[in-house]
Amino acid sequence: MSHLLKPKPNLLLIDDDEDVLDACRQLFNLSGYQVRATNSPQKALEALSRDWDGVVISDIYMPAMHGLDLLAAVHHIDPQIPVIMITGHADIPLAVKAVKQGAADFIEKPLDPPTFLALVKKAATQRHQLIGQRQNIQDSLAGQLLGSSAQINDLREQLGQLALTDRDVMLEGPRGVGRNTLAALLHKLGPRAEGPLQQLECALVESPEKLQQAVDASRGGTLILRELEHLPTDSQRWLASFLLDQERRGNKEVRTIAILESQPETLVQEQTLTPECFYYFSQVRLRLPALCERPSDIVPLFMAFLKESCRRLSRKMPTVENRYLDNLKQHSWPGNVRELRNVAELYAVGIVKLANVQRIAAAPSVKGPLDELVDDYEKRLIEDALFLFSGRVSEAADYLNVPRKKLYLRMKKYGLDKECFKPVKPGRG
Ligand SMILES: Nc1ncnc2c1ncn2[C@@H]1O[C@H](COP(=O)(O)OP(=O)(O)OP(=O)(O)O)[C@@H](O)[C@H]1O
Repeated sequence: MSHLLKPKPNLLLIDDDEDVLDACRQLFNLSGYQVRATNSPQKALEALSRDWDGVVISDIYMPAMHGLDLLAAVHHIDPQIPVIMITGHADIPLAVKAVKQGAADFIEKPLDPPTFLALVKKAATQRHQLIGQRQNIQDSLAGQLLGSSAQINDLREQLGQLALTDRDVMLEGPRGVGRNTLAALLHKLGPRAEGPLQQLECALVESPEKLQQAVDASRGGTLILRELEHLPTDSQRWLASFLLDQERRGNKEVRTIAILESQPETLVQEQTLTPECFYYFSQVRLRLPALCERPSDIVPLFMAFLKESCRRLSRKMPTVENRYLDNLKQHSWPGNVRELRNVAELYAVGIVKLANVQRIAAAPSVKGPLDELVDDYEKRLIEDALFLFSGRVSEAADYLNVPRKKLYLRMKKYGLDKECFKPVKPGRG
């Protein structure tokens, strides 16, 4: 039954010779293809798109457009659309050139139907698989990298292309913005998904030997280098030379994704990132913008996290007033998406953060002496900050704009232990 529903593979035939077009049209129609034949390369190009699931077959010599130019134009739309060139015997060197420039194959006139059919079938199958893979990747990205801002849409597009490759990537963005999430997605959706995924906290690496151990443990998979700028200089040099060597040998054992907190150019100027690592990783760069740079993501992300928390905690989805959503949009989100996720999680259990005006207004009456109320309020603010930054005292101190030492003293006063705020993260190495 299912074969009846299967769409016919598409073929786009381009030739200025009507007899060749007719013969090919007949051959492929009979073999179950959906054929579109034209003598106009321009019209043919208009029919193509990145999602087009089919094979282009083109004459190499046409008065309206040279076959090599057509090939370049098709690959401008999508470098992975298969193009098969039809060529005369005298044009073989040209056809070989076309293959070097990315044509899927070529076939010589007079056309031998079985050979021709086999060539086209192979290219059509590969294209169909690729389109399916791309669709799966886009579906996974849409479900796991949430957000509908132009920046996140662009990022999903770039990730969709990168996930199919094995390229090393430099990922830049502030903490809590989703850098690890994105790096892990690149691994999970890519060709190394079956291999190991290792994360290395670069600040904890004291020697190249320790780095080497992490590289060894990642062979066949991916190594995420968290905050590469904290890797000591000798280890950065070792890394750059290992990666270059791997590239030269053309035998990639480890894919690396380097995460940086600030702009790489600035880090080079500050001499925390070596030029060797900078140039190597500059080949593929991605930037995850801070949440405040993409305010249109705040509400959809909050609602998605709230829904997820309610489902996980088996709670009824609470109503959220527009006034509260406006508050969220006005907040600067120094802890980025992690902070937003924590706020949504608290909301799911009835604790409403970032609504101070309403919270004070809703307080029934002032109960204790002022000092106790102030202490109580201070304790709550410190708890919030520790919660937002998952128990990281230095970041909580920055957020509250107090010296770290002062925060420690206050935590002691209120009996707060940073360990209680650290989430259990599965899979972190
Ligand atoms: N676009 C997104 N869609 C869904 N969840 C997201 C998104 N961005 C971030 N998150 C969630 O936000 C939290 C923080 O993300 P993540 O750990 O990837 O941040 P990070 O930039 O690596 O920060 P850090 O280095 O401090 O861990 C995670 O719970 C993650 O699932």
